[in-house]
Amino acid sequence: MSRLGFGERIRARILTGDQISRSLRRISHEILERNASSLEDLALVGILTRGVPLAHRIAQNIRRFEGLEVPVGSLDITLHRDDLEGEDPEVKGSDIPFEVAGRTVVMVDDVLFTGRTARAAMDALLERGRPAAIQLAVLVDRGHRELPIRADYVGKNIPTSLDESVRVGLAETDGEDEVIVVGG
Ligand SMILES: O=P(O)(O)OC[C@H]1O[C@H](OP(=O)(O)OP(=O)(O)O)[C@H](O)[C@@H]1O
Ligand SMILES: O=c1cc[nH]c(=O)[nH]1
Repeated sequence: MSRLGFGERIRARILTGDQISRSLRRISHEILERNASSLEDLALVGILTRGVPLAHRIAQNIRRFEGLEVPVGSLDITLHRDDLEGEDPEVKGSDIPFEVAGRTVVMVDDVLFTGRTARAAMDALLERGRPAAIQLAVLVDRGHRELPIRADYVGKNIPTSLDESVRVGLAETDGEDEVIVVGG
């Protein structure tokens, strides 16, 4: 994965492709266990960018484990960000091909950091209806929350310092599965 910025170096390799797959399988089982009494109401929503392929992989696992088709959508949170002042951001658009009202919607993202993206995602979702419940699944929780948000399903907790950044590479978006920590 060649996503290093100028002057950045890899400080740690956190997850290999196999470990990412294993984490996603465990999260998929946990989602099934936790929602066992209402599986027919379950839906997954990936937060752009890398939450979307992760949501599809979880749906694929659930299909394999339970023979259950869980609908998958994608959420563009750009217009709900709380730091947009003066910016003219690129909006890719959400695609939620199911009724949100009454569903248990599991939001999926690659990294949970300050929690501001998850907050914006809830905002974007609630605009579309009143879900029965919203849950959050992330591949990596790196800490440093700025809002009272926690994930229901976590692939790996990675203690980081604020001068570090967690980079998730996925085959679908980056050509390769890998999680690394980079820093100056
Ligand atoms: O908890 P937070 O502090 O909000 O950080 C987490 C978010 O940051 C990254 O997204 P980024 O804004 O880099 O967009 P991208 O996924 O499209 O690269 C990551 O994919 C999470 O969505
Ligand atoms: O380290 C970080 C922080 C936010 N989002 C990421 O993808 N990595």
